[in-house]
Amino acid sequence: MSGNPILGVDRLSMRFGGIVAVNDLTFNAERRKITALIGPNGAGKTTVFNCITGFYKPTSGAMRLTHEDGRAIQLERLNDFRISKLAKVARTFQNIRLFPGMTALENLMVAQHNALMRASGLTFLGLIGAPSWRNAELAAIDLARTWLDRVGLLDRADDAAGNLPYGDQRRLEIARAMCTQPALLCLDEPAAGLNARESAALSELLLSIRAEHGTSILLIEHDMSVVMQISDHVVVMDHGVKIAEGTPREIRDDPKVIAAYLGADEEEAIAVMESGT
Ligand SMILES: Nc1ncnc2c1ncn2[C@@H]1O[C@H](COP(=O)(O)OP(=O)(O)OP(=O)(O)O)[C@@H](O)[C@H]1O
Repeated sequence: MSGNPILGVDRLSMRFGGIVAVNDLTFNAERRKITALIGPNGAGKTTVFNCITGFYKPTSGAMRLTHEDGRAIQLERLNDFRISKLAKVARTFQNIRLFPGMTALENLMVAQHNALMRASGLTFLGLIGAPSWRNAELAAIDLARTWLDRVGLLDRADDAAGNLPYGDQRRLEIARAMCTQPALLCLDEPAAGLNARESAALSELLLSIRAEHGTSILLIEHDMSVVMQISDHVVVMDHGVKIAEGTPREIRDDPKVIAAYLGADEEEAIAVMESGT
């Protein structure tokens, strides 16, 4: 790792009554890299996302987002709205959360609500059709169309989001998040429900987002082909704790990781690895 983290998670814990969903978790996500957070069902991955994005207030611990100019923001002190606005953290959800009755283009315009509200002078400039407002609106439409094009949905711009095939809706969610021009893009199982061809296209899209926009990506994903192909760094959780981290290759060969996924003990896992199955 290069040592230029955009996100530093430090001793994060989250309890729900007697359940310790995340227990003393520490890791970094490097700038302009793809960091994957993996682990078996119930490991605590989505809870980590919910803490980073302000949906949950962590029981303890700190999460520092450092912008390119050195400005650091303690995420645990902010609510979700301010995390998205000030820290420029965007996310997608495990279950698609588009506005199904709005068109694909409208979904991407809604994502730019903050910028448009500012440009409208909190409505007044918009009402009188001031040039500054019209320019901002045109820029927002332009950005939305650029992202529709990037995810291959420009020809579906005027279709209701809810009528798009499942894989298209997943890509539209990513486009919507990118319209907020995030510094850190958090994706919760973006490949869920996709077929092999769609998963490969998703991998290409995420690699191009990293390369062309320099966006840092934090990814929860069960599809190991995607994780292995695109991740720069992988953090593995089990039962709320970090059990390993490293490159995809290091993780793939780590007996603790294999054991966690197989639900087997370490000896069994090594036997599985050595048998090459
Ligand atoms: N709001 C909540 N209230 C109570 N328990 C919760 C809550 N959210 C998560 N949990 C519990 O915390 C643990 C971790 O859940 P979490 O959803 O973070 O795991 P995960 O790794 O994302 O799982 P999956 O891969 O299945 O999505 C689970 O035992 C879950 O039941």
